[in-house]
Amino acid sequence: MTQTSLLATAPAASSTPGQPPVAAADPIIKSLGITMRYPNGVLALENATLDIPRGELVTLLGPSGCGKTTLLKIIAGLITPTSGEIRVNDKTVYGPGPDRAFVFQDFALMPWATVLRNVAFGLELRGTPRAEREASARHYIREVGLAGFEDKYPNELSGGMRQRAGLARALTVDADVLLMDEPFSAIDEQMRRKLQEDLLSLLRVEKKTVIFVTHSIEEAVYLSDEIVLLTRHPGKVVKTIRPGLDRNASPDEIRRDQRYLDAVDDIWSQLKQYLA
Ligand SMILES: Nc1ncnc2c1ncn2[C@@H]1O[C@H](COP(=O)(O)OP(=O)(O)OP(=O)(O)O)[C@@H](O)[C@H]1O
Repeated sequence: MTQTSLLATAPAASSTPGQPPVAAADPIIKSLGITMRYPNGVLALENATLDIPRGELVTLLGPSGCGKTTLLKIIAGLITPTSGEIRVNDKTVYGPGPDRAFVFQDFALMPWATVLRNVAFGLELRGTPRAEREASARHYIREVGLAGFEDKYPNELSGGMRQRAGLARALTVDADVLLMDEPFSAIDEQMRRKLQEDLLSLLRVEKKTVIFVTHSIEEAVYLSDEIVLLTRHPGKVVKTIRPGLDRNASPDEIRRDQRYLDAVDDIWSQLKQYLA
């Protein structure tokens, strides 16, 4: 499978706090000075300011506890920050909205419902008539490679298949932005690579903006147009990196590309300074 042009290829570049940031041409999301202190006193995020370019895949990368999930949930509108503001399409976020769909790490499928019902569930909540929502669900079930499994229950699926069902459910509600919280972390390495390739292929068709959380430097570099590095105690954005990989290359060529290897090394040397 070749990787073609969903994700605009950009020259390798980066920005660091303290230097003038290069503004995204058309940010769909702006995080403006987000600080989050949980009621137990933990300062999970401090002054997180960043732009998410429209139609790109942006990864939040950093060590455990640096606030990646917290930032994703704040963007989703699932939790309210202590201070700061999220703007989506220039509108302030006050809660969840149809413009954003969350893909959970643990798939969050309803065990008592079939794949078809699970995938159609977001539309069911919106009151979409059954025939219409099932037609849409069947379309996305095919797109994610699960055709033939419509009538199965989650416990009849592998972890990779459950994650595909979770992705199909997020696509079915037709949100502009997919928020993916470590979606592949519970899946074995071979299947994980396949899901990564399939996600990029899917995004070439679907043209979504994706914010993707991972611990994996390799996964971040392989998937991303832009990588936002966070460090912890408190969680802070320290740098953004654009790997600038050739998206027309095959997955194997990408992983052997010097720019891929350099970006992995660069990120590792940045992050290891912050590890205890
Ligand atoms: N509901 C909560 N109440 C109190 N503290 C919390 C809560 N959720 C997260 N935290 C704390 O906030 C900090 C950031 O957590 P968060 O889950 O956002 O980090 P993360 O980078 O996503 O971590 P991981 O990679 O391990 O999932 C951590 O110190 C965590 O213990």
